[in-house]
Amino acid sequence: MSVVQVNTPGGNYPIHVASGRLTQLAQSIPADATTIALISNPTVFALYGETVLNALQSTEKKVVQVLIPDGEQYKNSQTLDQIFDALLQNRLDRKAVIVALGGGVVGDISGFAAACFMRGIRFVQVPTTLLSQVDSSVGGKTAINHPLGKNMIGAFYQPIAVEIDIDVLGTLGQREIAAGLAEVIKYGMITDADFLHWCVENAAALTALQPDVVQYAVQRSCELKAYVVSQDERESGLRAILNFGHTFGHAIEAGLGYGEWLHGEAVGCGMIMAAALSAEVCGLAPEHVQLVKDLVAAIGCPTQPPQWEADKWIDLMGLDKKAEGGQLRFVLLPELGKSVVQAVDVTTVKKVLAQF
Ligand SMILES: NC(=O)c1ccc[n+]([C@@H]2O[C@H](COP(=O)([O-])OP(=O)(O)OC[C@H]3O[C@@H](n4cnc5c(N)ncnc54)[C@H](O)[C@@H]3O)[C@@H](O)[C@H]2O)c1
Ligand SMILES: O=C(O)C(=O)C[C@@H](O)[C@H](O)[C@H](O)COP(=O)(O)O
Ligand SMILES: [Zn+2]
Repeated sequence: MSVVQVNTPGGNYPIHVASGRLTQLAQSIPADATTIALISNPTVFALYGETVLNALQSTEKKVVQVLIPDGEQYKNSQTLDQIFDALLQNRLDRKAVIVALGGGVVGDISGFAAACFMRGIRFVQVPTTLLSQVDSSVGGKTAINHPLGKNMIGAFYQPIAVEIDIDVLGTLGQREIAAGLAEVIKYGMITDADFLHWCVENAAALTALQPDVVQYAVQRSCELKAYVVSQDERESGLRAILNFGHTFGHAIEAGLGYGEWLHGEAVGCGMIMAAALSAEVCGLAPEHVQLVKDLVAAIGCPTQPPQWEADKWIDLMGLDKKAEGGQLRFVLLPELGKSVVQAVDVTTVKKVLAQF
């Protein structure tokens, strides 16, 4: 097992990464917990619910099951209300603990429910997609979507533990694997050129989920994300680099309708667009723009964005959380493994959009 530590003003907690970790979940339930609310969706619960319920039995605590509908289109206020209804109907109190079993959708909405319920109860992330293991379960960004923009309603709220069982990745579809790999290669592009080149060399093994390669990719991604969020929990500066590819990516998700493309697919394509913008604005070399495009293609994400008028892109991206005073701000790569966040004028953005 590997352990990565996250230390933030909002809480310190371990990320445990291991094969078979689901069976050890009881270790993360505090002794004073009154009840466990196990939040999942029908797809994940059918696969891993029994294992998790068995693992939690040794805590001798009451477990309340809350199943929410599967899909990005349900990461919204109606589903959040459904969770609150279940917590209240079952008389959960402030010492209850939420266990979020699922991908990023379950993790983000459960974390936000934990942040809001009685003004905050403890929660444990049990991520079951590659994307949620390498990214969404770590760092405490919790949220729901608004029809106008991604993750617009949310809170920074840290879990008390992240429990990663890499065995569960075996039941993922190829699209979900590709989506998770998009966030993996993102870390290499923004902070660690050596890791990026390792991803290039191991692209085939990553898409095939070769166990030792996946274990390393998950661990390294968690280390890199833990480092960034430990420096800047609430995105007052450095943390924004984790948003590379997301200004374009979130526009794709909201513009196509949530769930049409997976988040990681949109981010993969968005990173190609952000690399092209980096070439225009801060001199990323053309061969490195090509490397980004080739790697996104190699992991199986789309490389061609929706064919929209430039004004639609600008309108959608105007609701990005990094925008300030009406000015769009992007994460850009001056070189591979290094990133900056800067404002870019609309004319330059439109010039790059025209390349696609
Ligand atoms: N909080 C953050 O820092 C952060 C970071 C990145 C992404 N996100 C959010 O995460 C969400 C995307 O997460 P995702 O890609 O995990 O999507 P998801 O949660 O929708 O999961 C994708 C699909 O995989 C299924 N699934 C989950 N685990 C499975 C398993 N082990 N085997 C088979 N099927 C399984 C799910 O039921 C779903 O159908 C987006 O809402 C995105 O905004 C948040
Ligand atoms: O943790 C972060 O910070 C990130 O930006 C990670 C992203 O991969 C993730 O998609 C995040 O939810 C996006 O944040 P948002 O603030 O742009 O909604
Ligand atoms: Zn993301």
